Amino acid sequence: MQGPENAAGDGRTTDDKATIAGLEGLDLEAGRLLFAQGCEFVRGIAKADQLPAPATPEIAFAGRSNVGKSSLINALTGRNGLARTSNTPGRTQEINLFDLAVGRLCLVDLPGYGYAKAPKAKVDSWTDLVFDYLRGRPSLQLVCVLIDSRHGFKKNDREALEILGDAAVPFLVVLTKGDLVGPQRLAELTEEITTELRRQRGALPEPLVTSSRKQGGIAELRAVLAFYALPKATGSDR
Ligand SMILES: Nc1nc2c(ncn2[C@@H]2O[C@H](COP(=O)(O)OP(=O)(O)OP(=O)(O)O)[C@@H](O)[C@H]2O)c(=O)[nH]1
Ligand SMILES: [Mg+2]
Repeated sequence: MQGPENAAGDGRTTDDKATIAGLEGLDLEAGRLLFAQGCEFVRGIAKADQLPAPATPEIAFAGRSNVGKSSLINALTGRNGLARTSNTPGRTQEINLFDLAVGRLCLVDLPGYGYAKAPKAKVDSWTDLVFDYLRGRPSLQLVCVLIDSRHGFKKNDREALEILGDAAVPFLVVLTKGDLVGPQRLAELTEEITTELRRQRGALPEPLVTSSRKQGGIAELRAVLAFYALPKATGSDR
């Protein structure tokens, strides 16, 4: 059941489950304007040494295969099919770079780590590619670490978070597919993850609950990403 559209008029409905405690004061309008400037696929990278010289600030989307990374990029940009998605885990096999708002931000769709419907050697090589990227990319500003709301943290999520911690790369935990679970499960998972992360790393924002299918949390995530974008080259939109 969908509720009426919310007061912000951003297409979300009042029964969306987006919360982002610890990140109050988000500028939703800045996020909307940034993403209204369009997004284009730049290229796919199969090996870390093919990455372009670091220039534009990068925001990466990391997570297990099938967690919804590519779908989230499509929901953020409002372009179904910009990033290729599939029911079959292992769809994204390269590091795909997307130019947002003509050079203001680069969105990075990563292959999934962990389980995928592909030979183990292939999955291992994607995982190495992703972990090398997360460890050593100077232009990387923030990693959205996606966790499936149905499954919670798994071993390789913890491994990825450890790499980010060691490399001092900021991250935001994003729960995906919030439309597939009830509010109680979302509240429990949020509490569980927040407690685990804060025990290890001190003050951190709570996970952001999203649904690419129902647009939950998308306006909030756009606003978070706008914080990292380069200023607009000509004129002003803020
Ligand atoms: N119900 C629901 N399904 C979703 C949502 N986001 C993604 N999916 C579905 O989950 C499946 C995987 O989505 P992808 O975006 O391809 O996942 P991915 O993390 O990019 O997967 P890989 O590229 O294989 O690592 C697809 O069938 C999507 O339609 C969501 O918010 N709600
Ligand atoms: Mg993908």
